Amino acid sequence: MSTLLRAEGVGKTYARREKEKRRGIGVLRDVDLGVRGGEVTALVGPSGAGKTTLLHILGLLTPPDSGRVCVGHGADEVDTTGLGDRALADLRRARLGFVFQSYNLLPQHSALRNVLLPYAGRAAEGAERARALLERVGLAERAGHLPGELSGGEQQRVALARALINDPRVLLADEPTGNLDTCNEETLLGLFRELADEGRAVVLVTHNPAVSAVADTVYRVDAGALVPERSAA
Ligand SMILES: Nc1ncnc2c1ncn2[C@@H]1O[C@H](COP(=O)(O)OP(=O)(O)OP(=O)(O)O)[C@@H](O)[C@H]1O
Repeated sequence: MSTLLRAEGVGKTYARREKEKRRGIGVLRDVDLGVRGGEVTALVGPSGAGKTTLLHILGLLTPPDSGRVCVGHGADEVDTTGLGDRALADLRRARLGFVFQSYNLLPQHSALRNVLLPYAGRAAEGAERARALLERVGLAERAGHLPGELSGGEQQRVALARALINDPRVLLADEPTGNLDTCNEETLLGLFRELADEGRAVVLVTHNPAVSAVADTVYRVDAGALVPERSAA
């Protein structure tokens, strides 16, 4: 399967680490990573190792200080270096789905409206699609509920449905099972597998061994570097 998202030589240091930057210590150093369609890739590693930072860079939410991120494959590939906010937002919306660790749902909108927020197509089709996605994540009955009326795990699944509304080739999710019981976790892991089997690249940041166990490829983020732990055959 083709590589759908690539990081090349990516480095990142936050401003408060200015002194460390001068000494060449960053959150991420010279990270190369390619994620392929058809595969689930897990990023594991200790707390504070830089997993979320890497996911945000891959999701075009945070620019790297060095290196580059390329989205797409072959003639469709876009090098995102130097793109403005508008172009990045368009690329994100068209090609990437992102599930935030803290879900980022809008509290005043129903689950259905939250799922529809990034939808770029026709409204009528969108509502149908959003309902189908809520059903896919097991929340068909909750479409009209506000986030505040849903459990943490349910909100997380609404966020997943929202990430899928534009049918992205790449899905990035930060601790997607963080709030789920074992039964919901199994369902969600099955769903990630299905999404990968549909040809998508699925990238999960996780502390959960059950999640890394179902991944095709596992990388450990440690001391700013990416160490392959298990590769797809
Ligand atoms: N916006 C920011 N400003 C300054 N420092 C930051 C910022 N975001 C993250 N950091 C720091 O960068 C390091 C890596 O953070 P990151 O959230 O990427 O780690 P993580 O591996 O995802 O951790 P966890 O597993 O606990 O979520 C941490 O030391 C964190 O404090």
